[in-house]
Formats: sequence, structure tokens, C-alpha cells
Amino acid sequence: MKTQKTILLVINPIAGGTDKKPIIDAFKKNVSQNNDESIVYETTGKNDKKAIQNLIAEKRPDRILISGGDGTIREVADAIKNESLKIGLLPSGSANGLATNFDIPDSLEQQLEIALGDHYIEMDLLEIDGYTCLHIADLGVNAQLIENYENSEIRGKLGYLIQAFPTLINNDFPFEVEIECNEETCTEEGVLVAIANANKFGTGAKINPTGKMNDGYFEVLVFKNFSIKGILETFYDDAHLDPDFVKVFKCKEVTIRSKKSIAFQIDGEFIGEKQLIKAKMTNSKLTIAIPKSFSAN
Ligand SMILES: Nc1ncnc2c1ncn2[C@@H]1O[C@H](COP(=O)(O)OP(=O)(O)OP(=O)(O)O)[C@@H](O)[C@H]1O
Repeated sequence: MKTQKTILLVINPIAGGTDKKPIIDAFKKNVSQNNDESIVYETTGKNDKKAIQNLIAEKRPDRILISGGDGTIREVADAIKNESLKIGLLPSGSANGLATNFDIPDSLEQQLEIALGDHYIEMDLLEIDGYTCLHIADLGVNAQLIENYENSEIRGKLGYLIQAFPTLINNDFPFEVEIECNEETCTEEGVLVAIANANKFGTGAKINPTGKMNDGYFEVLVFKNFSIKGILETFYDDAHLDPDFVKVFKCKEVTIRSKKSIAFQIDGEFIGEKQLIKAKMTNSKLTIAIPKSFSAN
């Protein structure tokens, strides 16, 4: 009979460009202190989903800790879709949008305590054009900014800020979209259309303050104004949900159409220029260990 727990760490060695040895060492130490067994899987960037599935089938871990950015979390989420496995987050990516949403602290010690703890959220998972979306996807100015940022040399918030000005000046926003949801179709004009399960962008900007990550719904938010002040506030401060600035649709399924091809991103990853987007709430949930102080509202 299995008397101890098995904890698997899936870690992306290149995420965030940092040395991962301290994370692996702290993980092993923490797990062994509880007399549990630790397993470490380092991602390779190739066939990781299958390798993680094989490891789960072989070792039957009780929990999976994930160290990387949102891309690594998505890889694990896809791998465990049909399993009821708990996960914990040790954020180490250059973008940690999901961890930002749960207010996961910076200290590795605290992260391990939370990730191995017993306070969870059953988080909704969205599917957008065949991709799993963990927190926020969007069409328009932010996706354009991410594309420009990915092609630039300067990382971090300063990189976004520097890219913000040419992005805002050198494009043909606002654009028109047709939004089909809740058995209604309407036409809206905006500079950014977000599909949000979560409240915040990875930068910490609270763009969807009323969204709940476990209510079986997501929000479509159309940001209407093309004002540098408004957009920068959206990225760096709490957004104002003034109806003149943003229109919100709460739904389980949406189709968005645009006559022009518009930049589109999911969870901080630039996907491409799109004219048609279909998003829906899935029946899958991700059980994530989160801080006790986090309230899903
Ligand atoms: N060993 C590896 N070598 C190269 N790429 C890898 C490796 N392991 C994972 N990857 C790639 O890393 C990406 C996921 O990175 P993730 O989002 O977790 O971290 P990140 O630092 O935030 O990355 P990014 O800055 O690219 O968003 C995936 O594209 C995956 O294929």
C-alpha cells in the first residue's frame, strides 16, 4: 500500500532565463521533509505533453507542482485534462499571468507552502480556437503590443511601456467587431476586445474586476476608447468600468468577427492576425492550490 505521497515537479529550464537549481533543490528538500517522494521532470520544448502523461501513468503522483511561465502551466493543463490532479504554482516565467491573478507571493518558500497546501480553487478552463486559455486572451492593441514586445530587445514592464507608444500611434485602431453571444449579435467598435476568465493581465492591471475564475462564465470586454491615458491605465492601474470606456458581456460561448485581420494573443502568447475567433467555456476544471488570502469573490 502507498503510504507516502508522490509530488511531481514539472519545471521549464529556460523559463524566465533564470537558473532553476535553487527551485529544484528547495522543492526536493521541502518534499523530503514531509517524508514524501519527489520526482522532477524538466521540459524539453518537444512532446512534453505526452512525456508528462506517461510519467503520470507510471508514477501516479498525488500532486503536480509547475515551475515556468503560463506556457508551461498550459502544457500541464492540457496533459491532465482527464485526471483530477491538484496542481501548485512556483512561477518562474518571464510572464506569470495566472500566478499574478492568484496573488502568489515572490518568495519561493511561501510559494512552496501554498503549492503544497490545502486551499484550492476549481478554476474554469476556456477553449479558444482549439487552444486552452487559462486567464485572458485579447484582440487588438494589447496583442499588437505583445507582438512588438516579442520582437524587441527590452524585457519587463519598461519594454511594454516603450512599445506602447509606437503601437498606439502606428496602427489603424479602433476596429469594428461583430460579437455573437447569449443568442444575440451586436456590432461594437473598440481598440481592445478581451476574452477574460481572470481579473488581471500579467502586468497586474485589473481589467475585469467583476470576473470570477470559478463561476462557469467568462467575460467579453470591449474597450472603446483610443486614449493613451486610458490604455496605459488599463495596463498599469485598475481600469474604470465606465460604460463609455468598456462594454461587458458575460457568457459561456462567443463568436467574434472582424472585417480586418487584428492581432490576437492568448495568455501573453501572440497567436496571429485574426478575423474570426470562437471561444467557449469547457467542462474541465483545473484544481490549483492558492493562497488562503485569495478570494474568488
Ligand atoms: N528545454 C526547453 N528548451 C527550449 N524551449 C523549451 C524548453 N522547455 C519548454 N520550452 C518552451 O518554453 C515555452 C513556454 O515558456 P513559458 O511560457 O513557460 O515561460 P516564459 O519564460 O514565460 O516564456 P516566454 O517568455 O516565451 O513567454 C514553450 O514554448 C515551450 O515549448
